[in-house]
Amino acid sequence: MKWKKFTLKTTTEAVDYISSLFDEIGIQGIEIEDNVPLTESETKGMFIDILPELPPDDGTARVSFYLDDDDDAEAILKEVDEGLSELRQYVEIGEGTITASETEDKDWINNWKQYFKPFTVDHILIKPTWEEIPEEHKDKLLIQIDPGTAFGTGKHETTQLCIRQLEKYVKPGVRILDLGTGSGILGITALKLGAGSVFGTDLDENAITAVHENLEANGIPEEKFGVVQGNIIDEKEVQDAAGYECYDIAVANILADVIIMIQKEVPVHLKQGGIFITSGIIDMKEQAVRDALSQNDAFEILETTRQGEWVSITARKR
Ligand SMILES: C[S@@+](CC[C@H](N)C(=O)[O-])C[C@H]1O[C@@H](n2cnc3c(N)ncnc32)[C@H](O)[C@@H]1O
Repeated sequence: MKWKKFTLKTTTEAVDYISSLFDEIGIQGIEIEDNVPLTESETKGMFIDILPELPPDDGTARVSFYLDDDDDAEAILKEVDEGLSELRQYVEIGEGTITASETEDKDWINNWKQYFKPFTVDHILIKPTWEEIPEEHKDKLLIQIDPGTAFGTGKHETTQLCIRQLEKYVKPGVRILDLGTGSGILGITALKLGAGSVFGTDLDENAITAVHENLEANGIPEEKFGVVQGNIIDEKEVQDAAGYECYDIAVANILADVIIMIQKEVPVHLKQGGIFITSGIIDMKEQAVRDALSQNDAFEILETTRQGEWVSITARKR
C-alpha cells in the first residue's frame, strides 16, 4: 500500500505541542527528527552501543505523519493548518511548512523498531520483546512490550508519569481500570507491581491484539487483564462491562480534552477513596483539566507531576 508522508518543518520547542495537536486531530504514528543531543541520563538509560553523530542542534525539528488513500488528506491538512495558526499564539513554531512525499507501508509500520531500545524508569526495565535483557539490569522489574500499531512503548513522557504514579499507589491485589490502554503497558506495569487485576478500554481495535500479545510476552494469564474496545464516556455496554465502584485505581493517559470528559464517568467505577491518575495533558491545557477535576465534587486533587511539557494530575475519590 502507498502512504503519503507529510513533513512539517518546525522548532524543537514546539514539538510536544504539535504532537498533542496531531493527537487531537486523530493523526497517529508521528515521527520526530531533531538534532537535540541526548542527556546524560538518556544516554545511560538507552543501552545502545554507538550513538549517532548529529549535526549541531539549530533548534529546528521535522515532524512527519502518514495518511493512506482512505484518509481525507485535504480535510486533515486544513485542520493541521488551523491548529498551527492557533499554536503560533502560544509557541514559536518556526517555518511551519508542510511537504508531501510518497512512501511504502513497511517504512513506517516497522521503521520505528530500530529506535526502540531497552530503557529504565526507576527500578523498572522496559524492553522491546525482540531485544535481550542488558546484563546490568537483570535485577530490575521487567516489562516486555511490542505495541504493534497501538500506542505505548513507555518512551513517552506521559506514560512514564503514569508509571511513576502507579509505583506510588499500587498495593498488592488492587484492581485497576486502564482507560486508553493502548499496548497495555500501564496495566501490565500495575500487575507486575502487584495489582490483582486490570480492566482496559480503548477506542483503537489494535489495542486488543496488542494487550493479548503483551500479556503473553510477560507471562501474565489473560484472565488478569480484561480488555474491550469502546468508549466508557458514553457507551453503557462498556460502562457495565467495567463494573461499578470496584476499582482502587483508574489510570487514563489520553488527552486533556478526553480527560475532561472522562473524569465525569470515572467516579462511578472507583471505590470510595480510589485514586485517579491522569496524563496526556500538555501544559497549556493543565488549567482546564485542573478546573474540571476541581469542579467535580467526587474528586479532590492530590498532586501534580511534570516531565518536559507534559503533566499528570492525580486525584482521589472522596
Ligand atoms: C496516549 S495513548 C496511551 C497508551 C498507553 N496507556 C500509554 O500510557 O502509553 C492514548 C490511548 O487512548 C485511546 N483513547 C482515546 N480516546 C479514548 C477514549 N475515550 N476511551 C478509551 N481510549 C481512548 C487511544 O486510542 C490511545 O490508544
